[in-house]
Amino acid sequence: MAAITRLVKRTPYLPCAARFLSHAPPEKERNVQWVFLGCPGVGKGTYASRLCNLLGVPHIATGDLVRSELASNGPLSSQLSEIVNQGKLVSDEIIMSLLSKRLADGEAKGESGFILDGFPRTIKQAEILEGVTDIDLVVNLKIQEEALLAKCLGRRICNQCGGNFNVASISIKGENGRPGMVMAPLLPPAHCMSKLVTRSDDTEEVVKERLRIYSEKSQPVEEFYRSRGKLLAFDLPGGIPESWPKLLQALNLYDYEEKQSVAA
Ligand SMILES: Nc1ncnc2c1ncn2[C@@H]1O[C@H](COP(=O)(O)OP(=O)(O)O)[C@@H](O)[C@H]1O
Repeated sequence: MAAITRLVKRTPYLPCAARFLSHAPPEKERNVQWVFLGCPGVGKGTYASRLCNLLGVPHIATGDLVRSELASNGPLSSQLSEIVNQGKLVSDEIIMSLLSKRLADGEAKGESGFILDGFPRTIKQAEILEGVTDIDLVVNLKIQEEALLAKCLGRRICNQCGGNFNVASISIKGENGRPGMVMAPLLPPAHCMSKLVTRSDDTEEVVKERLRIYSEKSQPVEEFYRSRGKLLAFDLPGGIPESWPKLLQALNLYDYEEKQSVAA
């Protein structure tokens, strides 16, 4: 934990959401320091990684850090595998140490700014983060609850290129004033088809436990940031084609994306 404190205090992380949100001129060069919150399956990884490409900042997903530690067969592997496969949270100490190491590696490579995905997930983690660096904005993604389980169960990863896909086809009827929602599957290209794998924690039983733990441990983190005026709640209206332009609008980044694609 001391490592992240030292590290983040030393790191000159750069421009902030305020610049994009208010179009205020940059005071000094500083990249965004954003957090993505949301239930398992909501699409944090998808939208965080798209925004990272757009803004030129690293996408740091603590779930990926945990999975790569697991795959390394290092000293923590068997302990982590048991926790993750039960849908429980890894201890704050282990997560802080994995995150601290990831930030230090990025710093050594000259990275600046970040979008954190899957962190913080407890009030303790949020307090530590708040104590060591200034988070500009916390995006809280929401979709209709009924879609979450299906989205998790439909997730597939290509074990060769690492691409993330989803085979679920979701259609929720609108009723009692609630809008309907349609989400088409996000299918892989033909060459990935035979290499698709499912995460070991994306089984029905484990996803249900992760959703339960989210509402117990992580939902309070939403309030933590809401009370600090940092929370931007965003209801995903459907799949990527419907949601991405609206998310850019909500972040005041719509023109920014157009300028980037013209410049490319
Ligand atoms: N910030 C965190 N604190 C504790 N455990 C975490 C954290 N981030 C990831 N994990 C562990 O890694 C698992 C996978 O995380 P992630 O890929 O973010 O899944 P999800 O789809 O549930 O959002 C979690 O169920 C948990 O065991």
